[in-house]
Amino acid sequence: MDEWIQRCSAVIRLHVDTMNWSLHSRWLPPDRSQEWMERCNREINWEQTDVRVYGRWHKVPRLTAFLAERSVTYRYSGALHHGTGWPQWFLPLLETISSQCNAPFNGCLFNWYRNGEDRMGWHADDEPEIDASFPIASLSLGATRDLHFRHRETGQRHNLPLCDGDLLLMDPACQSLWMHALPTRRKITTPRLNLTFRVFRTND
Ligand SMILES: O=C(O)CCC(=O)C(=O)O
Ligand SMILES: [Fe+2]
Repeated sequence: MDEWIQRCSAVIRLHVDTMNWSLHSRWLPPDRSQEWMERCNREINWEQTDVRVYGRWHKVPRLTAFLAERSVTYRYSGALHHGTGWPQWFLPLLETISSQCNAPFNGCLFNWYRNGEDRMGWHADDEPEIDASFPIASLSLGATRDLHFRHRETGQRHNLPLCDGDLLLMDPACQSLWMHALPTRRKITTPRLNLTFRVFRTND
């Protein structure tokens, strides 16, 4: 077994019961995370899609991409995305994360935040295409950015700084009970890449 996979399984899992997520700090060591960030930057066909907010069209304030099995279709940021199959170069990361999380991930959404101006607004990943019996795994690479959580009913808030190599597991209740957002951080000048691995319902 690869040495870094062994290290992952040894990582302490910090689980906070009253929140619906758990964080594996520095799950990926810096040399691996830099390699994956460079590989994704190079191999992926990045897009800046348009989204309609209150009747007006805007550019999404980040770059995005979607990789998935062919059986998957997913509507996000106002457009329908079809899986075209996993590229070979991505399989080692996909397989490690799937076995670590014990989930049959069949799609991954990529968000590239070019600097601290790029952001993501309040939302939950609760679209009907997502199979809510599995967690969503979120891997962060590059610059540290804050992920904010807000409880839908109590308004309780948490700030979770996500560092290079961190693996965040969002339990299904994280989407039904909480909203999350990634606010701007104007002093940050370096990029951050986030990958969210998801299980989608398919017709197969
Ligand atoms: O960049 C992040 O950490 C958040 C990404 C996210 O919420 C999403 O892809 O749905
Ligand atoms: Fe999200």
